[in-house]
Order: sequence, then structure tokens, then C-alpha cells
Amino acid sequence: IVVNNAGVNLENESWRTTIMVNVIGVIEGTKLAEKYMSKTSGGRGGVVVNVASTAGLTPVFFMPVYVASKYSVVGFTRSVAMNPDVGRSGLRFVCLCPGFTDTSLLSSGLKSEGISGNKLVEELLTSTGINTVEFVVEGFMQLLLTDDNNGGVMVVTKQRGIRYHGRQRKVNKL
Ligand SMILES: NC(=O)C1=CN([C@@H]2O[C@H](COP(=O)(O)OP(=O)(O)OC[C@H]3O[C@@H](n4cnc5c(N)ncnc54)[C@H](O)[C@@H]3O)[C@@H](O)[C@H]2O)C=CC1
Ligand SMILES: CCCCCC(=O)/C=C/C=C\C/C=C\C/C=C\CCCC(=O)O
Repeated sequence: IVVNNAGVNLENESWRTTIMVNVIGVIEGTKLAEKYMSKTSGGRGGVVVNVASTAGLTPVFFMPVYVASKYSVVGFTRSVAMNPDVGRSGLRFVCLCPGFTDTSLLSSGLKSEGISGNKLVEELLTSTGINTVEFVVEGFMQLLLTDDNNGGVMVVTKQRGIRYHGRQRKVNKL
């Protein structure tokens, strides 16, 4: 199992770090997993979980760089999962998209200048709710323990629960 989870949310002058960590980090991690875990190169197969966000499925006005990074993670993961060779590799590639979740990334992000106290941000938080970490772990475990979900994008929000995004397309079953 490889989980590409590390992420940052920097929209200011350090925005390039957001792309480096959230996009390049996930691509590097996925490529390493392919190299060492694929049955076609002596590995035993397995699962790669790339952590995106609901911000990878919908625009959010106050964090465009973060949104770009998470759309990248979703598009990248789904594309890798569609590779016709994936069946022989014994690997599956899935994406976890939590909504706002009670971690230091959220609390530090909300303290940022221009976001703190913004009425539209407050409304978004109220309408979507804030996940507990434990609830996101529930979604993560479902994603991990379901064999037949290569290319799956799991959304976890307090408001709407745990579910797959869009119509679950079964590509290249193991
Ligand atoms: N908290 C939230 O509202 C949401 C978070 N996410 C995503 O969940 C993932 C985990 O984030 P959280 O636990 O919320 O934040 P967090 O800030 O608590 O954890 C992020 C972790 O990434 C690590 N990290 C950052 N840059 C790194 C680097 N260059 N190399 C290695 N590790 C690095 C940090 O050390 C930290 O342990 C991230 O990808 C984030 O974008 C997705 C949706 C909602
Ligand atoms: C400082 C903020 C840090 C935010 C971290 C993060 O990733 C949070 C994202 C949260 C929400 C994005 C906004 C709206 C999402 C709403 C709906 C998406 C629904 C997608 C679906 O139903 O398939």
C-alpha cells in the first residue's frame, strides 16, 4: 500500500511549493509505487491511494492554486488507472477526496490573511460541515478494502457522507 498524503495549502508567494508537494510529490510517489510494486517488474501488486480533496472536484474562490493542485491529483490518478497495462501490474490506483477536515492544515489555512472572518468562507464551511479525522479514515478504509475500484474517486463530506464521485467506472479490473 502506498498513500500519497502529504499536502500543503500555500496561496501566497510560496504557491509554487503547493504545486511541488501536492502535484509533483504525488506523481513521484505513484511512479515509485509502479516501479517497486508492479507485478511486471517483480513486485507483488497492491494499491496506491492519492489524497486529493473535494477542492479537486469543484472550484473554490479563495484557494485557486490548491484547487489546481487537487484537480491535478484527480486527473492524474484516474488517467494512470486507465492504462491498459494496469491489469497485468496487479496495482490499482484510487483517489480520496475529503471535504474540510479538522486538521492543522485547515486551522492554519483559515487563519490566513483575507480568509479569516470572510463571510463567503464561513458560509461554505457551514454548508459543507467539517469532517472529523475518524470519519475520513472510514472512507479511506472503504477505498482500501474494496478490490474492484481501480480509478475510483471517493468523496467524504460531513454533509453528504461517504460515496464515490460520479458514476463508478470499472476500468481494468485486477
Ligand atoms: N484538512 C482538510 O480540510 C483537508 C485536507 N486534505 C488533504 O489531506 C492531506 C493531509 O492533510 P492534513 O492532514 O489535513 O494536513 P496536515 O497539515 O495535518 O498534514 C499534512 C502533512 O503533510 C506533511 N508534508 C507537507 N509537506 C511535506 C513534504 N514536502 N514532504 C513530506 N511531508 C510533507 C506534513 O509534515 C504533514 O504531516 C493533504 O494532501 C491535504 O491537502 C484534503 C481535503 C481536506
Ligand atoms: C484553508 C482551507 C484548506 C482546505 C482543505 C481542503 O481540501 C478543503 C476542501 C473543502 C471543500 C471544497 C469546497 C467545496 C466542496 C463542495 C462540494 C464538492 C462535492 C463533490 C461531489 O459531491 O462529488
